[in-house]
Amino acid sequence: MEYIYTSDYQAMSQMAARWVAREVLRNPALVLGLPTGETPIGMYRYLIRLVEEGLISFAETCTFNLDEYVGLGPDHPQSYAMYMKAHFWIKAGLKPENINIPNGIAPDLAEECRRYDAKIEQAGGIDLQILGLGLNGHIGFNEPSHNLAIRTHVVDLTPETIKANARFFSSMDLVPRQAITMGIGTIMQARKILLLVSGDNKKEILRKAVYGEVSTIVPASILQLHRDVTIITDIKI
Ligand SMILES: N[C@@H]1[C@@H](O)[C@H](O)[C@@H](COP(=O)(O)O)O[C@@H]1O
Repeated sequence: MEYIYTSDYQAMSQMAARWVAREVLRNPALVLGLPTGETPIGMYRYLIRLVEEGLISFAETCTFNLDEYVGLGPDHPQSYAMYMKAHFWIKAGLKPENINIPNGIAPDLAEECRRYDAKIEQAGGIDLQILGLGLNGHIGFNEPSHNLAIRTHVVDLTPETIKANARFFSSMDLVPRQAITMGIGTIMQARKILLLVSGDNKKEILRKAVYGEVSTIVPASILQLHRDVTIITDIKI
């Protein structure tokens, strides 16, 4: 694991954007795995700036989002599809046919998971997967558990994650209890992984993920087994 420490959130975001830009310059047809959450917003903003300055282009890039809430359609304000439209997809200049995210309102969710995996496979797998870190150590929505699913699946969110997600909803009752997420296998098969972590409230969980035992109880600890992980963070551990 390569650990890049930056002084604060802005520096982390800028460093992450440059790091991703370098990968896109090397391979404009990159298959890019994308996260949501608060952490990557700054990186998305810097990446869009690089696009606007004509320094990089996502015109040939294909993207796969990590996850989506079950029950929220792409036009729901709190859906991850809406988040991506607001923060990245449109201004980054991605072609609509190159954008992928699980459909949280698919009539047959198991079939939707299979379709998503097949699409990732068809694209040749993920070249670069960008990840955030949940407060309980989840990546994507792979929650702490005794067993981790390998492929895209429907997951019951833990009370801790539901509580953490509540900040984006007007009432606790509206917070989705389930999500569709890429599995740990798909994430681990990405050729490169970039993990972004910000804020001292994640210090303990980051320490466990990086130095702790590899355990399904801290899903991010599995990343210790991947051969090409870079962590960009403003947390000194
Ligand atoms: N499913 C997402 C994760 O992909 C994200 O990494 C995590 C951390 O979010 P934040 O960056 O807001 O702390 O939140 C959600 O649960």
